[in-house]
Amino acid sequence: MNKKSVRDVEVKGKRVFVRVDFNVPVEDGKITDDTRIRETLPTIKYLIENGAKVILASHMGRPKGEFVDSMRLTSAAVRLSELLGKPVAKADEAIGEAVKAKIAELNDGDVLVLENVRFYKGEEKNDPELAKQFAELADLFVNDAFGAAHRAHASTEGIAHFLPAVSGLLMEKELSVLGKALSNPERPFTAIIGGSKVKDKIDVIDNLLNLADNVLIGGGLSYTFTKAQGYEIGKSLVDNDKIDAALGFIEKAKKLGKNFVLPVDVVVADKFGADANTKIVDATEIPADWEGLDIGPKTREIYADIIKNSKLVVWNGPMGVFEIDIFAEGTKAVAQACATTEGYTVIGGGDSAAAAEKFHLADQMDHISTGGGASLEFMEGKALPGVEALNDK
Ligand SMILES: Nc1ncnc2c1ncn2[C@@H]1O[C@H](COP(=O)(O)OP(=O)(O)O)[C@@H](O)[C@H]1O
Ligand SMILES: O=C(OP(=O)(O)O)[C@H](O)COP(=O)(O)O
Repeated sequence: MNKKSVRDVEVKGKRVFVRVDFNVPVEDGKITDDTRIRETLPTIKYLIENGAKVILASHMGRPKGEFVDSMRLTSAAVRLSELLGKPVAKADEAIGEAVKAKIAELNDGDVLVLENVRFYKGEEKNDPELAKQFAELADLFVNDAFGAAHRAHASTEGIAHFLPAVSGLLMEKELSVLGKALSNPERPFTAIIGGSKVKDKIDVIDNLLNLADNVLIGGGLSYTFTKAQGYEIGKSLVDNDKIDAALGFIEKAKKLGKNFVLPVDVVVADKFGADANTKIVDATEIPADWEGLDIGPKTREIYADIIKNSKLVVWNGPMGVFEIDIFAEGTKAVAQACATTEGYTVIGGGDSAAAAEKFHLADQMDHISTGGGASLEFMEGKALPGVEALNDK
């Protein structure tokens, strides 16, 4: 990476504003998955050990510029303190005199968590006034929030214009793994795209067709392609605005000589739910009143074979509604193939990571990205504003 990292600058005795992504799932005040907090520990520990005063800033949820109690970062600060095995101070705001006073009390190696930066209207607008107020708190800006790097907000982008700005170790690792995978991929390189966000994922398919040898399509995404080819898809998920784009990708793959693979069979259900009646049909023979909710057994076998023979696998989006057991087999088969292939496996997207966890296969993947939207935009070839704003080496 051509951007400076926290290792390239002096941090001793400095007040360091570290943007992290502590946007973790919370239910009844309890964090249900602390992966994003654990993944920032290398940066935080590095700063503590090197005598910095560590000021952590993050968003949580989408509070739209209001103070919302359920979106405070208190539980994240408590969890961080447990993980670090040392006290972590917590401010109830993210700017202003009370926060400055708390920072003035910090000794070298101390840690303070600021309040949710999205409680301020200027955050998502990237208001320079708010960015300046964040910058006044510190001597150095470290961006370790890969999960929010695709957002040009005051605490991810704006602040970098007012302070020396470098990447954290998680940011560096994410960019290096994804960058290496995509810029000089080991081949055969297989990309698997599934899930339900057809609009969000169409552009990534376009770029992956340029990069990968095999592109496998699954999940809710696949029916737009099936419909584009003129087949009945019943009540399956479809994005009618993307039919032309879908046809275009099938053509593009042919022109480039890429192996673009759509499901050959699907699990269809007479309704959406755990108590639905299901059957397996050819992908071109979905009955009018039924909906496709998983890839079928023939498709699972084809996909698993391709994955097992790949040197690099990038997977984003489940193959079916894996949250419901009767529609989980396709996602499980892909997760198992990713876990056992000798190739290097990279997983992006919250739901694919959750699926890998559900099947107890997460530790067998080589890299699980902390960014869903961010890893997609990176794979689309887009610049990430939170990275662009950092100082060059
Ligand atoms: N055939 C399908 N029909 C409807 N929803 C689906 C289908 N296959 C997968 N899904 C849903 O897609 C969701 C995940 O999609 P998405 O957000 O695009 O993935 P990710 O978070 O991994 O990027 C899951 O909740 C899953 O239930
Ligand atoms: O959870 C996040 O996005 P992701 O679900 O796409 O990984 C990030 O914290 C960014 O949050 P946002 O999509 O509200 O800007």
